[in-house]
Amino acid sequence: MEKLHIRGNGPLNGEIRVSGAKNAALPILCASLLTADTLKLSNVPMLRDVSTTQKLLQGMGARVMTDNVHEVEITAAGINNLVAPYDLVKTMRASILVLGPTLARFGEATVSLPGGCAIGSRPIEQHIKGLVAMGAEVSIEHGYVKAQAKRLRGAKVVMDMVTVTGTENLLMAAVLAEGTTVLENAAREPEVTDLALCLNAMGAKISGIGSDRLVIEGVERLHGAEHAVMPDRIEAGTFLVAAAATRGHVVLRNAAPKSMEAVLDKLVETGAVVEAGDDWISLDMKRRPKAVNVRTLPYPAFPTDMQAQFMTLNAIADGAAMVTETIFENRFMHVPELNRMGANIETEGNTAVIKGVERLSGATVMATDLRASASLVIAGLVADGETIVDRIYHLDRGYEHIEKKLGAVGAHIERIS
Ligand SMILES: CC(=O)N[C@H]1[C@@H](OP(=O)(O)OP(=O)(O)OC[C@H]2O[C@@H](n3ccc(=O)[nH]c3=O)[C@H](O)[C@@H]2O)O[C@H](CO)[C@@H](O)[C@@H]1O
Ligand SMILES: C=C(OP(=O)(O)O)C(=O)O
Repeated sequence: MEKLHIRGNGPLNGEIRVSGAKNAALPILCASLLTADTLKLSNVPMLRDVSTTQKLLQGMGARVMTDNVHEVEITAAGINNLVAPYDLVKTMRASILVLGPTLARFGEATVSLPGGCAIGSRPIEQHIKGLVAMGAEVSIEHGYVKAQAKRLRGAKVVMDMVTVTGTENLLMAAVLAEGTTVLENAAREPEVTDLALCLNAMGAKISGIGSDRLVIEGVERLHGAEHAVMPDRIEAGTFLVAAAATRGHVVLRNAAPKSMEAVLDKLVETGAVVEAGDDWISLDMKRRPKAVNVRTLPYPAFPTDMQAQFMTLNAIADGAAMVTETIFENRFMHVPELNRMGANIETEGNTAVIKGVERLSGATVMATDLRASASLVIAGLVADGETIVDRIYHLDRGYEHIEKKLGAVGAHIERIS
């Protein structure tokens, strides 16, 4: 099994190109199921979750062409299987995103229930509630959710909580429904916006994009389109935290600073000098970071997917801070591992109290989810001695060649077997 070997060594310096966003690419790849024409995508990150989605679409009969340099063309003309099997769904919860588009175009879809994962129980009752409101018959059988509807009807759906993939599934269902759908309390995450823009380029009629009230006028059919996936704000944030923790100076290219204001503001609070243009961000950290309180909430507030990375930053910061996780009930799996590296973190319910220490010490660590793994990589960059991060298949789900990108700005990091 592959691992990352890291030797803590001084500041990161240089430029990094940010990849396309995993959480935008996955729903957009699934949106290809809504038309028999070709969807041409660029800036697609080459990640394990992207190849899993491609496998899922191919298994349903779609033709997927990829040049492995971030361009992918999908043609869902020959769909002959409306089932998303357990084997694939268990490796990637986002597989649930085929439910809405498959049902909308083919009148039927069967998707393995994703179940929980390391960070929480992650139910999907809001996805189902919305589809039922649009006239679908939904049953749960043998671990699969099975939905049927000759043609979905527009409906008003008020979501009980902000759910990102729930909003995306219902958006993709509604674009081919008969009549108008209104999604209230919709997620405003930039990745939802990117999906909506791609759907409109395919001929959908969605308004209210970027707000928590999406209005979708259903159309008979969608057509092919070209779309560039937005830059990954979580990958970008991870590199900025790594630069701040090592007291370095990095410039990110192909970034989307407008989508990450809460994170940039927090970095400024730590004492970093942050500058940004339309598609670049620079961060210069000349001092020991100051501890900052963090509370995760839906967009535009601070994202849960950056919580673990900021925990590491606080672990070596000047002062004490509180980190509160309000989105997922079990997203502190990195804490015991950071403490093994010498951090001083105590948790009580959904709050962690972190007292900054002068230094961490390298150790063999492992994480059970993606961003927890990223937080351990950052810890390894600032720790004395050697750190080995085990189980990096989690990292490979969401970071494209993280060791190459960090290596290029001066980190001593390599992939070993
Ligand atoms: C592929 C993708 O885009 N993943 C992102 C997406 O996950 P995902 O879309 O799965 O997360 P949600 O926004 O749905 O989850 C938010 C909260 O709502 C709960 N919930 C959700 C749906 C539902 O029907 N019932 C319910 O109770 C969840 O358990 C969680 O506590 O948004 C999360 C929150 O920003 C991010 O951390 C993930 O990186
Ligand atoms: C939680 C994440 O992803 P997923 O929803 O795919 O598990 C993440 O990207 O941090």
